[in-house]
Amino acid sequence: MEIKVCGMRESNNLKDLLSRVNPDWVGLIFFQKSLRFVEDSKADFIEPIESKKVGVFVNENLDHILEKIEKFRLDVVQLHGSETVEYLEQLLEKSDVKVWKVFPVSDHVDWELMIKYEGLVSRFLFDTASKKHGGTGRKFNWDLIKEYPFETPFMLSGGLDSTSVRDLASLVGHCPKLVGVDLNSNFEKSPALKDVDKLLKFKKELNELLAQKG
Ligand SMILES: O=C(O)c1ccccc1N[C@@H]1O[C@H](COP(=O)(O)O)[C@@H](O)[C@H]1O
Repeated sequence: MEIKVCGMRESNNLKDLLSRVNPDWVGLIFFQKSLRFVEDSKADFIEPIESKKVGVFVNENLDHILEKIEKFRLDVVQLHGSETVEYLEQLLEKSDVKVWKVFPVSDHVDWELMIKYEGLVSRFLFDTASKKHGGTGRKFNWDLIKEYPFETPFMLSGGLDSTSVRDLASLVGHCPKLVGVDLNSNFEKSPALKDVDKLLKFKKELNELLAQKG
């Protein structure tokens, strides 16, 4: 199971995370209203890192995204708003970046909407629906994604915390396309400052439980 740690911003915290947890993905948030917003001045110390970099955007101007892809050498763009298929097609015409499209979940999943994005994105990501768009620290009802019908691999996000390991290991059994988890606000000491001990513990417990399940 892959791990993405999202909302990183502080240099020493990032170094500590990389050396001890070595997540597959590090997320940088480029949504100005977020408490974890990353400014351009951070571009230098975020280079170079081994983990792949995911830039998180919400209904952002395409040129702005293209600029950030260059400046921060992003491997993936995570679209966390209501970006349309046409918008994605334009982005993919202008860049060979991989795209993850986020779908908010309240009391149901809009499979009809998602089907239009199949084949365009490299991953889907489910997050708890909210006016804030993300970073709520709240889970949605994971039973709703057990019937996931697509080929595209997906990530699980929204309020995961240190108590989520057992439920997560059980969900994996139902969801062969679930490839990773996205960890954010419930692993923080303060906004954008991650608790690396907590993240390390989560990773170890999850790996142990998954190994036991075979
Ligand atoms: O974290 C934010 O501030 C944020 C703001 C706007 C869009 C996305 C944001 N973060 C993403 O939210 C999810 C879930 O986070 P949490 O575990 O509920 O705190 C995650 O995918 C982040 O990438």
